[in-house]
Amino acid sequence: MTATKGLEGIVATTSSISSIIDGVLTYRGIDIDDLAEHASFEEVVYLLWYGKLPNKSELEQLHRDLSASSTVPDAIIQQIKLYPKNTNSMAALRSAVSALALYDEEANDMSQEANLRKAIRLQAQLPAVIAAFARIREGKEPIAPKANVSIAYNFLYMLTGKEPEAIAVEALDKALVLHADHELNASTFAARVTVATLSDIYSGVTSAIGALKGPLHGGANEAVMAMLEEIGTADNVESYISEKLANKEKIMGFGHRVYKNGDPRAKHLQKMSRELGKITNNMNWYDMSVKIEELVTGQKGLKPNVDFYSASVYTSLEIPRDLFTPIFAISRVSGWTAHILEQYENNRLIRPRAEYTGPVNQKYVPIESR
Ligand SMILES: CC(=O)SCCNC(=O)CCNC(=O)[C@H](O)C(C)(C)COP(=O)(O)OP(=O)(O)OC[C@H]1O[C@@H](n2cnc3c(N)ncnc32)[C@H](O)[C@@H]1OP(=O)(O)O
Ligand SMILES: O=C([O-])CC(=O)C(=O)O
Repeated sequence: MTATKGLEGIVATTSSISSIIDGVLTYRGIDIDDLAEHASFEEVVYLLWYGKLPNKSELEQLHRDLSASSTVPDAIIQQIKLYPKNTNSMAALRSAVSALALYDEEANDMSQEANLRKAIRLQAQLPAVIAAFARIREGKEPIAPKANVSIAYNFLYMLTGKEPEAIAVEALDKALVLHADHELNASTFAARVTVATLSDIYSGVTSAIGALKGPLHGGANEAVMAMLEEIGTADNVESYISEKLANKEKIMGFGHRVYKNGDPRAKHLQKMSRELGKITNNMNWYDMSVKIEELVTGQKGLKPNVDFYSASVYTSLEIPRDLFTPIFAISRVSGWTAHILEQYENNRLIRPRAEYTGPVNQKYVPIESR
């Protein structure tokens, strides 16, 4: 038995949800470029869950179902009020999502219908939980979700209490489309491992949030913004990046386990970053990002991943840095739940082996003799 470090190249399951073939990402066979250009996030959610694009009435029904499910139980709001104000936002999300199960009467109902209803509730409530957390820590009251608006609109509305600008809603909606699913990434794998024990959907999503939090995965978008802030202006980019690379330090937002010739989602976020920079009259983050890309790609051959330009996009939308990874979760919960449903449909316990590298032929030594 020989281990493959990080399971690189190991095909661990079959899935019909999303594919990465020759560097092209598809959701249910539709190219991400096509979806980024034309689809709303809700259409993508439907596509991931049901395997086809919704017709008009199916989409309207999904909007109604999401609206009807988006109010977070008051017990959760009361719990969030008890969280330390400076707690990590992903830790808060992970805790609140775990607690949501306590107030869902169907939490342990394993029927497919109940699981779909729970997927809708999770998709509808994650944005409300994050917005509530962001407001409560500032001493403000949470804002109830609006009916008949998109998830992107509602999130910005619940966060700020103001009607969001159309351009901000459009940008966030596109970012949600781009982050919705990604084959067997670490958080989706974590979700699938958890539910393959026949544990419940909340346990699967809680595991996934824990995995997404790390800076080698979803947490990279926040780390990218921390780096941009540390660098400050485009003039400082060259010395900063050269020093990091010389010290063999990682540049956040670059590299990918699967894509070696570039992440197809990055160009859409780059375009958005440029457009939002122009609209907000602040090209600093975009200009710095482009310069970083030139250097990192030039010197290391590494290309930006989905997390790199999303940092400047969210900053242009005036979203606090530590909500970037929770926003990733707002989107990816659609993919996690699609994968959980797929896992249940054709389940087998996920239990690989480990190559043992410890000592052999050891004997128990009584405690007095140690
Ligand atoms: C949504 C997402 O999860 S996208 C990924 C988000 N994560 C990041 O942006 C964090 C920065 N990137 C990385 O850490 C990595 O590229 C990962 C985790 C994404 C992929 O990791 P792996 O497939 O394990 O690649 P690995 O870390 O082995 O890198 C291979 C080589 O490229 C280097 N490398 C990889 N990424 C980077 C980077 N961002 N900056 C500098 N060097 C890098 C490694 O140091 C390694 O060099 P070596 O062969 O000289 O030791
Ligand atoms: O697939 C991965 O390893 C990470 C990634 O890009 C994602 O989850 O979107």
